Amino acid sequence: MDRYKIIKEVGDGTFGSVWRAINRQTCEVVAVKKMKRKYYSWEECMNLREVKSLRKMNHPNIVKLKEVIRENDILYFIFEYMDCNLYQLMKDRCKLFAEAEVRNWCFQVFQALAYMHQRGYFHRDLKPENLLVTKDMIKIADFGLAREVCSQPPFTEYVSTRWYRAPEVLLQSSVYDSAVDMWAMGAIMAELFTLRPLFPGSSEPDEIYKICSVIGTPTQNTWAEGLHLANSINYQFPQFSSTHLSVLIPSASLDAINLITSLCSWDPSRRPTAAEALQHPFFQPCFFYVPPSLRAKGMLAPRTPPSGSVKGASEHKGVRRSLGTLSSVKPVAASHFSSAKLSASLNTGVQRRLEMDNQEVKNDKLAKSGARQPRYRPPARNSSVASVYSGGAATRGIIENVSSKSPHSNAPLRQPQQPQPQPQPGSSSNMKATTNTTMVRGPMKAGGWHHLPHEIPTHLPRNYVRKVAG
Ligand SMILES: Nc1ncnc2c1ncn2[C@@H]1O[C@H](COP(=O)(O)OP(=O)(O)OP(=O)(O)O)[C@@H](O)[C@H]1O
Repeated sequence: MDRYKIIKEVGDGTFGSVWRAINRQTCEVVAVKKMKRKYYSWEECMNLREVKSLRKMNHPNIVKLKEVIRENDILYFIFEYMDCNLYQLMKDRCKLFAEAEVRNWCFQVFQALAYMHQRGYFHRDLKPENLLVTKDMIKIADFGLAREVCSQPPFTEYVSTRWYRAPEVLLQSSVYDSAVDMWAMGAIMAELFTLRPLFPGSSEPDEIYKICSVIGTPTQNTWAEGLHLANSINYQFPQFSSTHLSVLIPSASLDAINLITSLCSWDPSRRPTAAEALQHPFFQPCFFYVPPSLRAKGMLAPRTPPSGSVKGASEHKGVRRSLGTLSSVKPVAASHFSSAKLSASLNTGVQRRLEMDNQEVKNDKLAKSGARQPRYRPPARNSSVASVYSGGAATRGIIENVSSKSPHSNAPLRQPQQPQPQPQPGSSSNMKATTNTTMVRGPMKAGGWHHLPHEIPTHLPRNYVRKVAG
């Protein structure tokens, strides 16, 4: 490690701390990820998912692993350096991002996902903290949980940060696939528009509760397999009708709303693949975009570039739209945009696993009656943003507990009781998501449903930390 001069810490994750450093020989700025646990052999290191998956990936929107160093049983990953992550960009913002900026980022991430899914990998822990940004470029990082699509289910270990966790994972399906990344992208895309998480559950049951309160309770029509999964663990969904996402994301265009709606489909098989998402009309301005590196000298800039630069982008001035007009627009099903335009080269070829494991899970019954619940409203990431939405109660921020539990809590999914949303403006600016690595997903323990209280405290510390795992 003598070749690297460590400058400063830029991140502290579950598995490692990340440092900005300079290669003394080449003067190149790099990110050094120092793993927290010790590694006593090279074989052990080479078996790490992060190494195995990243070594196979070479894409402009996937952060490059340059080198792996083991010294004194400590493992270091040397990555290309990126300026910041998406969460850092969002947390201190007062103004919303321009839609072109959101489009540009999402287009790049979907390209990386299409590449990766096509090669048989899915990430499983997409969240704003794992999307790294330098100027206009965005790259997927942290492949610690990446898994080969063809690896054999059941997948039993912990997967993904709660707020971005797909419902099939929450309901303990042991067979899931790249569609979990698409769900996460729907939640991230929505958050890029509003600067607040779409489904900020304070526990696993609360996560499902939040999802139901936004996209409505699943039915035989929308996700028969989900009802089956819920049944097999004695879970009863709270009863909600769906809200048109334009109500919750008033600054987004109808194309954006339509794409987010498809991505956040209960049924994994109804979510578009990454290749299909790239063909969505939301990305139409990107179809004509020629990356600067490919532009011939003297060539005119594309008429509709995907975005301005991160710093110089124009902002949305008027973020509210007429809800009357928007709510009358029906979302178009994913299949309506996906089929015709798919190019063979973009097709991921990822097989969706529709057959679900009917493993018997012996739980105590939990089912409380599914009476209509008060609709959940997502919290603001910071108070100044909440004020942007101050025109209507339906979009005003509500801060809710996200820190009362340890991120390493092993609390199982259980029936949520009615939450008591408490307006707490201005207390969410120090949030940081972490990933729980200790939780082992497996059959429910008897009694696990009833006995843990559903905690929604009415008073929150001002500087609470965004702990969303577990
Ligand atoms: N290549 C990089 N360049 C700059 N910063 C980085 C880089 N890689 C990671 N970081 C920063 O460090 C943080 C933690 O990194 P990473 O997610 O890889 O660690 P982890 O231990 O796997 O975290 P997690 O708890 O999310 O699993 C990131 O959110 C990011 O802010």
